[in-house]
Amino acid sequence: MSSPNTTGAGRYTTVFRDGLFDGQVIVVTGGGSGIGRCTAHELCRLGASVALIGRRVERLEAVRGELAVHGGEASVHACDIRDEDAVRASVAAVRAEHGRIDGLVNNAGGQFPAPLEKISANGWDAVVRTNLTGGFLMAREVYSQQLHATGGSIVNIIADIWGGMPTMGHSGAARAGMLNLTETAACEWAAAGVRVNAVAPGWIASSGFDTYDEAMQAELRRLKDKVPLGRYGTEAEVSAAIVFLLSPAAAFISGSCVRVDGAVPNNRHTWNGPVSTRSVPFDGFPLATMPTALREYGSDDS
Ligand SMILES: CCCCCCCCCCC/C=C/C(=O)SCCNC(=O)CCNC(=O)[C@H](O)C(C)(C)COP(=O)(O)OP(=O)(O)OC[C@H]1O[C@@H](n2cnc3c(N)ncnc32)[C@H](O)[C@@H]1OP(=O)(O)O
Ligand SMILES: NC(=O)C1=CN([C@@H]2O[C@H](COP(=O)(O)OP(=O)(O)OC[C@H]3O[C@@H](n4cnc5c(N)ncnc54)[C@H](OP(=O)(O)O)[C@@H]3O)[C@@H](O)[C@H]2O)C=CC1
Repeated sequence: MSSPNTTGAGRYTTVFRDGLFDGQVIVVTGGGSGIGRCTAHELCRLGASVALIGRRVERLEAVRGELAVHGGEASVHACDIRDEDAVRASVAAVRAEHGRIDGLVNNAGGQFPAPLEKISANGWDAVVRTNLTGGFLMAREVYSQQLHATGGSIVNIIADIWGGMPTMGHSGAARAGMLNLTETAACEWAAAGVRVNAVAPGWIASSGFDTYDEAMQAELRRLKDKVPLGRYGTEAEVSAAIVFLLSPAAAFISGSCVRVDGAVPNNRHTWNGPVSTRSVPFDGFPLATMPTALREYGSDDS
């Protein structure tokens, strides 16, 4: 890494050195917006070619156009990562077009806010398939079609799941699965020279926030005050962590997760929802079943 590199008017500003990814091909899912788009810009700035994957081709094409302004090379692949055949075909298309794949940024994802009791089975499936199954399919295909033979690096984008993900329980469960998958793949694929890591963004002011309604936006504004570092994160701050993990600087890092969250999980006071109003006191164990050592602290301390 070096000092910020800003050469070239309007080019992406990066702290990494020129040419770090020269000749490499990196697949970025969700590359048509937000964190994925930002990561694609930074990788191209550093010499990589990128393959952009997402459902809405017009957004992918727009990013391809932006990258081309500064000489960045990108291909576009319309694909729902929940569709196994489409994932298989898209990865094959990337190889056909670029001749190789060196890395995967498993970034596509999202969810809708809802309390657990309001989530239908279909809603649960839609989110779990988006944030767990889709990421697995992408990783499996990139590994099987390319990385098993050449080595490479995979970065899975998850979320701040520590202590649960209230109002987004389906996503929290899926992302926790993705973290565990990261740890398993780091072991199983190490012998092939493949590193697998995760990045867990906290509250990042990205285009993703625009997908939420005004009530949720208001909630997010309130939550900003709960961030020890005092602000939302930026797309570029997540991209920098992703690029670091893809780079040789992380050559001995695998099965890890980098949190990019301003220390929110260390605050432990983010739950502003209702708390119990039913004060049901604990009656204590019947003394007969309590271990001898604890009997003197029995339930009735009057
Ligand atoms: C309110 C207080 C909150 C406080 C806590 C705040 C914490 C903030 C943390 C923020 C961190 C995360 C940020 C981000 O991830 S940014 C990225 C955001 N981008 C997205 O989320 C966009 C991607 N989302 C989607 O593509 C879709 O929402 C999704 C994949 C989840 C579903 O898409 P799909 O097209 O497959 O879904 P269908 O329309 O076919 O529906 C399938 C079933 O899902 C139910 N569903 C879908 N949307 C909703 C909804 N908004 N509310 C309730 N249910 C929903 C739908 O009804 C279907 O089920 P049924 O058949 O049973 O009806
Ligand atoms: N912003 C934040 O605060 C946080 C974000 N994250 C996660 O980071 C990642 C990037 O989010 P962000 O950039 O903020 O949000 P965006 O909503 O801008 O990005 C999500 C991207 O994923 C793509 N995508 C969603 N579902 C699918 C699918 N089934 N198949 C293919 N592509 C899909 C979308 O494109 P399209 O709809 O065209 O398919 C879109 O480009 C997501 O996984 C998000 O959940 C995690 C924690 C916090």
